[in-house]
Amino acid sequence: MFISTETEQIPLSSNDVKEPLTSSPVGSNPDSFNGLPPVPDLPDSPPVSTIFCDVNVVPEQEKSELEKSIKKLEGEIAELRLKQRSLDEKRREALNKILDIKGTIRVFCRVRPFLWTDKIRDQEPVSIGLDRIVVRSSGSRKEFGFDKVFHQEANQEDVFVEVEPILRSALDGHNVCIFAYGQTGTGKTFTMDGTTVEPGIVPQALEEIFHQVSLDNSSSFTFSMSMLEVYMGNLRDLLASKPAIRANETVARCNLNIQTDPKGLVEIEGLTEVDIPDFAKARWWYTKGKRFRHTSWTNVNEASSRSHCLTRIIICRRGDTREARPKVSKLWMVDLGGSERLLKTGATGQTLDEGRAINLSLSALGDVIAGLRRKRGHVPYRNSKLTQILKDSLGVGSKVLMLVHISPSQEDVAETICSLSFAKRARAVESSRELPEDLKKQRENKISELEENMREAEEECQKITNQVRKAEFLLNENKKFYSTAYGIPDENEEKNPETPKEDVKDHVIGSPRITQKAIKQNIHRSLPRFMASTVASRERQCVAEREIVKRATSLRSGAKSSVQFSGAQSLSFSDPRFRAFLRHSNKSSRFKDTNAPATESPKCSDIALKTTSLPRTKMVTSSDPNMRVKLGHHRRRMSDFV
Ligand SMILES: Nc1ncnc2c1ncn2[C@@H]1O[C@H](COP(=O)(O)OP(=O)(O)OP(=O)(O)O)[C@@H](O)[C@H]1O
Repeated sequence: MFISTETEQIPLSSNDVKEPLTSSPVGSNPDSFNGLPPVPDLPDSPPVSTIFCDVNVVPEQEKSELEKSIKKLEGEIAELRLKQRSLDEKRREALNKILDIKGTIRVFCRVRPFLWTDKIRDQEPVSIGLDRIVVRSSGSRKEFGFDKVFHQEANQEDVFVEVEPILRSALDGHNVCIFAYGQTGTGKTFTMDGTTVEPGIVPQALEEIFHQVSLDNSSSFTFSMSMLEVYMGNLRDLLASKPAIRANETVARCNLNIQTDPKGLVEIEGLTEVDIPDFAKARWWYTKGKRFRHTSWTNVNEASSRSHCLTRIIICRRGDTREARPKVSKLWMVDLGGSERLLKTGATGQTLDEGRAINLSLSALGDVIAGLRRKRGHVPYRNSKLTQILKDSLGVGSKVLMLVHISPSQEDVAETICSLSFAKRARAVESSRELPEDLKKQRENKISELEENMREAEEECQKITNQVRKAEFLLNENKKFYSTAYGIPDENEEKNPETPKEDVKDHVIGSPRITQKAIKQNIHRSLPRFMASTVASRERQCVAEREIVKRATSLRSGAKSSVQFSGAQSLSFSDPRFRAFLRHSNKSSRFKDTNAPATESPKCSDIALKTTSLPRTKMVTSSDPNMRVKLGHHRRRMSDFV
């Protein structure tokens, strides 16, 4: 088949015509997309346009068809995005309702396994149920209810799974506060921070938020991070470029001011806030901040935290370009200092003072929680720095998760009862917690229904996300095609020259060959006639290329380090054109050799031997180290023939 141009006829194969440039409608491709599961069509989703490169249409018609298709794709993307937003809204609403029904202050309990330091390990005073703990002590039996209890064998994953929904809530725009509370040495730091092998809630949460936002292309997020320590009633910035290390420095240099604006939003004056664009950066800052936390040895824990350590992530979500202001929420993750009986820890001097300060602020936290429980009247936030900082993340509209830690040991039973009583008070903030059985059943049914709604919305949203990605890819390709073919600059290309598309190209059915050819044709058509190549000029070009090949092949056999061409043409080792040629010709000779009859191989061996037997100085004339690597590589490949 032939396509007519003004000057000549260009042969096209039958494959070259009427082949779609783009894929079939988005969503109908059964292959996986970008490593994601297959994307079935939504029943009501509009098909995304396809563009055909029809050689019979005159260029003007082709251009207007292409323009129409681009417009159509843009419209379809806008429509898909609208759907995506409404589904995301549905999911958020469902999650929020679930958390409200479950209680805005949720309390979990984690029982630490026995450690080698525990003196008595056989008399377990603590019996563990799914959501209950029974403690027996001096003939009495006390029962405590929780939203969830983690037994001694529970691992960090088990805990994190239960924390995840509240993290989603933070991404949805709610202030969230996650506390680890408990006696010294019961595993608060282990739960919040963990180890390299078993990361705790904070590192896992940092990873999870970046994972979640990578799945959500309906909103854009930015995150910033701060870390501070409430030490002896003062605030210490853990991410400051030069954090104060000694206690006296702390008082002098690190007593940051807490400000509350008329709307009740809390800000800490002068606190370092770093941008965290990705998980790697977030983890780097977190590791940095942790290093400056105060710890010291006590009778109970050899690396006891002597302060409350607070990690704050500020989440800025911009869901829709129409939204004037982004939604800002705070995620606090707090490793509280250990509640302790000062006599038991053997603390003296400064360690004793630290213990007293911790106990005072924990008791202030208890009072705030009790104030919230009353629902009316005064809530004493001002009694400690800890509660002042957390004021806007503990009250109405925010979600709180408290993880109470206890020891399984008989010798800690008194502290265990204290910690569990504290948790019971916190849990009772939700007055409707202890419900009659039938109401409980109703509540559970409602939660299951909402969870189902949430899952459905999430699945639909994911499908649409995939469709949007595909449509955007197609749109991008069409725009590029348009700009190349008609010489109109592509806005996207200019704004973002490195638009990533590798990951999706396998899923586009259109043939790249037709694209290239069509582009060539269009470029050819768009050139003024006197600039178009003629049969004679193309032949001259072929002769020149053959000459380059001949000369370079003789060079490869070791004769010269640079090749002189006629006129001004000269290729040396440092010339990228020549390096590219070497790579190409090397590849093709290698390919030829493997398929050639056995008699031809000695010839290749000769070349290789000659080349490798040359002195090294002659082999690499370039001073560029990259060049050396490439030529070394080249040599190795040639020696493969030996
Ligand atoms: N669930 C657990 N699994 C394994 N080891 C644990 C667990 N919980 C705590 N530990 C170990 O117990 C010891 C004390 O834990 P950790 O330092 O986390 O206690 P803490 O409550 O933070 O103490 P403090 O209040 O004094 O800082 C550590 O050696 C820790 O590795």
